[in-house]
Amino acid sequence: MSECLLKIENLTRKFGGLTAVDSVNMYVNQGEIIGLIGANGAGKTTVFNMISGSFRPTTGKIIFNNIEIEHKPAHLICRLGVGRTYQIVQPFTTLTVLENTIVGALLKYPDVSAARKKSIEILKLLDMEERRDVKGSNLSLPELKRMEVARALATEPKLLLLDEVMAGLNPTDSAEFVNIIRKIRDTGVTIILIEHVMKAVMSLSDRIYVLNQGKLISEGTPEHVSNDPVVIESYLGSRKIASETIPNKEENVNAES
Ligand SMILES: Nc1ncnc2c1ncn2[C@@H]1O[C@H](COP(=O)(O)OP(=O)(O)OP(=O)(O)O)[C@@H](O)[C@H]1O
Repeated sequence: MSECLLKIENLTRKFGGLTAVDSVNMYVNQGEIIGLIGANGAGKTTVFNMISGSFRPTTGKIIFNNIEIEHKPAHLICRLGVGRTYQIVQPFTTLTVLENTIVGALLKYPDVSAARKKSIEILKLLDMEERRDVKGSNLSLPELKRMEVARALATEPKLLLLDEVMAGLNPTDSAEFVNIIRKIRDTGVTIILIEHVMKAVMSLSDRIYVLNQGKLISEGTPEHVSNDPVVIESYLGSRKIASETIPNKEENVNAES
């Protein structure tokens, strides 16, 4: 049986009178790809912010690799092995792709030449090596998204949190991203994916958690979740996915939700 890498217990985050995340329980096993879905404002990014240490939970526990991390600072959580991307990509526009990636790697490797070597390896994995000397300001959106993933991977995470990396991409670029995410998992990295591109989530995820107004309303395999009447009513119905077949894991995912 796979080892549990992340366990979230009764996680709650309030902002004033608003409970953005409400008593959420989740677990993620080593090597899994987990989907985290739900309508806008459901609390998904707030969960990521708590796992990565940007926000403290109001109550609840986050246990990563057998260590309680909910009160640890973000840089330490990163060193323990949690990497993340941000919904809004914020590259250093005057630095090249390689230099941007090295900035991520320096969090792990204090030595610049080791950070450079690691960064080149990662750019190869993400099919970005040919673009390594291009400045951030000259990248297309799909390239920016890949560079964002490269920066997160350069910290050598055991767990990678991907926040809407396919948002705004056309179907062909989304399909390529799906393949990249599989390649990353095949290197041994466990992944949690927030995504509104439903065909991609359904095809990639081993299991899915569904949030609605801060609460978990469903969890299980893509088949289970996409047939759950509660999920169809609160989220999937409006995204016209419930009646569609779930693509084969190896199939290209070429349709936006
Ligand atoms: N720093 C903050 N201060 C106050 N309210 C916040 C803060 N961050 C998030 N919220 C609120 O918490 C709720 C959950 O937001 P969150 O960004 O986690 O949702 P989400 O599921 O990621 O949405 P989306 O799909 O639109 O990114 C929203 O009502 C949001 O306005």
